[in-house]
Amino acid sequence: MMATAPEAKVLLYAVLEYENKPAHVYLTSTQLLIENSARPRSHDESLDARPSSGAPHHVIDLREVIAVRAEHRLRAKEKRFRFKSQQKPCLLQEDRLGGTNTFSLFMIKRVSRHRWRHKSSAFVCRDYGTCQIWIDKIQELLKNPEWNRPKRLLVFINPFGGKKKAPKIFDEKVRPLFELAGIYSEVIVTKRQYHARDVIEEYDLQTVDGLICVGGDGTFSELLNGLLDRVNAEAGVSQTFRHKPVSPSLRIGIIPAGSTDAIVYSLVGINDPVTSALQVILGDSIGMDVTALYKKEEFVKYTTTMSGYGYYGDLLKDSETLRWMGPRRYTWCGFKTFLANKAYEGEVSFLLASEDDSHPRDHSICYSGCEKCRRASEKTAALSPARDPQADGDVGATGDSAASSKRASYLLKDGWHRVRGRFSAINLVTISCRCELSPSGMSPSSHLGDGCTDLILIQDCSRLQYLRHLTRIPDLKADQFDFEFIQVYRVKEFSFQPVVEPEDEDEGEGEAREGCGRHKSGHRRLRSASSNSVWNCDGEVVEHPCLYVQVHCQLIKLFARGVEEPQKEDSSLCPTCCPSYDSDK
Ligand SMILES: Nc1ncnc2c1ncn2[C@@H]1O[C@H](COP(=O)(O)OP(=O)(O)OP(=O)(O)O)[C@@H](O)[C@H]1O
Repeated sequence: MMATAPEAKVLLYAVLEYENKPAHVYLTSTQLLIENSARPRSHDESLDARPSSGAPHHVIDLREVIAVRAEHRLRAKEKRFRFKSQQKPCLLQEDRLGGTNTFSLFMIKRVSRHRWRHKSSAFVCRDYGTCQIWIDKIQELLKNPEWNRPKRLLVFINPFGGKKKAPKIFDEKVRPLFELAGIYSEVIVTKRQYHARDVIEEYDLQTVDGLICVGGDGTFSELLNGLLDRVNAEAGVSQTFRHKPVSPSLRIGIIPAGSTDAIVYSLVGINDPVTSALQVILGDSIGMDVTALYKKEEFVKYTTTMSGYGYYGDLLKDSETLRWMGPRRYTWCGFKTFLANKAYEGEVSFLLASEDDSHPRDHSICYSGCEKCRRASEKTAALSPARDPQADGDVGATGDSAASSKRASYLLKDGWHRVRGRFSAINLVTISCRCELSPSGMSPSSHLGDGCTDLILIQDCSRLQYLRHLTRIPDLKADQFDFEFIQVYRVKEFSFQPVVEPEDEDEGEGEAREGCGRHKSGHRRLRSASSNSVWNCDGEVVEHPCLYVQVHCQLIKLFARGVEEPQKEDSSLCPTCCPSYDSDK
């Protein structure tokens, strides 16, 4: 990257050989600044040295450096200073004790949209001593506590998910990078469902800086639930109806190796294991919303992606019996569910997000450093844990598009909206849920950490109508919600009650939940399982149709940067001044 001289204090200065040319190299606490010059100033390596203002510089941002290492592999003959100096430079070679006068910096490079790789740049010093000073100083700076880079990680590998390649992905693509960055990883290959969850329950979590999931969304969900259950238990928070879960200090990283990888796509923009591993190494951190699900008043689990009733519930239930088909089972079951064209009757209740929380059709995209998510996090932090958002009057306002759906809903005294009807699908989408088949996601304007979930109501419609909606989902330019039979809302809480309830419902249920979107509805209690669908909650079937959902703003922190804006990515690609720029993937 080209830049002018930094204002920051120069910690080290030397004339080093960089890309076969002598260069003035300056180290500050956050940057390495390289000023190419055929005329070296001196070799006094004075700390008063300053980069000359106005001269072109190549800047390496230490925040994007993953490691610094003494370079032993370069052959001595190829490396010598090419300029004359007052002090005669020694030949560049390893000394008898294995010391070397060359160090390499390993840093990220952006090779294509959202995809990162790493590259190295070698610096040749006058002697071994200078080289060691530079390595030690850079290593010290990379430990900057503000960057919060992990040193020890507990890694869970699911050998069963996706194309069953998780162990290979970790060993070949991720482990070498972690080793390069000096990260120690304890690896557990899961032997069964809930293995990861059970380990997290018992493990001494004080000894690690984070958890890593090498798998798909289902494996991540296990880690998330295991971690939240553990921290809640330790904090004495019982998971009662509408409890306030504790936010864990440990971060979770996801190395994608699943079938859908919707979380990684929404976090990074691509499901690339190397990119995700590099973001873990750099200590990138982002807060993500978590929704707590309850059937009746009983806590079920925490989710982060999507809960779908009707179309997506039926699709998942069917696909569970066809796991042997691999990821293709979703396409096949999607087709079968589409042909069945079922609709389910029920009542949806929801608490709308406040006006400044935006709307699912506002075309805003959640990019890295998202302003909406930052504001939401500040707002959540400002609310005392004892206060209830409903009591704070944080309810009831409707966005423009929501207003058009007013026909279908009516505001009740307690601030909840209700919509009754027959639905082909009811989807709650908490993050954009991008994936390979749907690059802009199930709800393209959804945010990772705004404390809201997008409610998509698809009324009973014909196959042709539903097909028109489905075919717009993968289309980056089309508005998939622009249909008469679809309403979308940005909500903070939600509940669903089928008109035909399963026989085992409690008699007093409506009364008990009044005030949280529930009311004494006098629902029929019939034995008719097929009258109801199931919920697909983060890819897991929840058989009970009565669901209550509450969103918790940025409850979990992940090792990720967020999707980088295209302009930002382009500006960091520097083919003219950075010779180590590499356009390959
Ligand atoms: N050794 C194992 N044998 C069987 N199941 C396992 C094993 N280890 C983990 N699991 C379970 O496998 C389930 C599916 O894993 P995962 O989500 O990683 O893959 P996927 O379903 O193919 O991907 P995605 O969720 O992204 O579509 C998880 O719920 C996890 O609990």
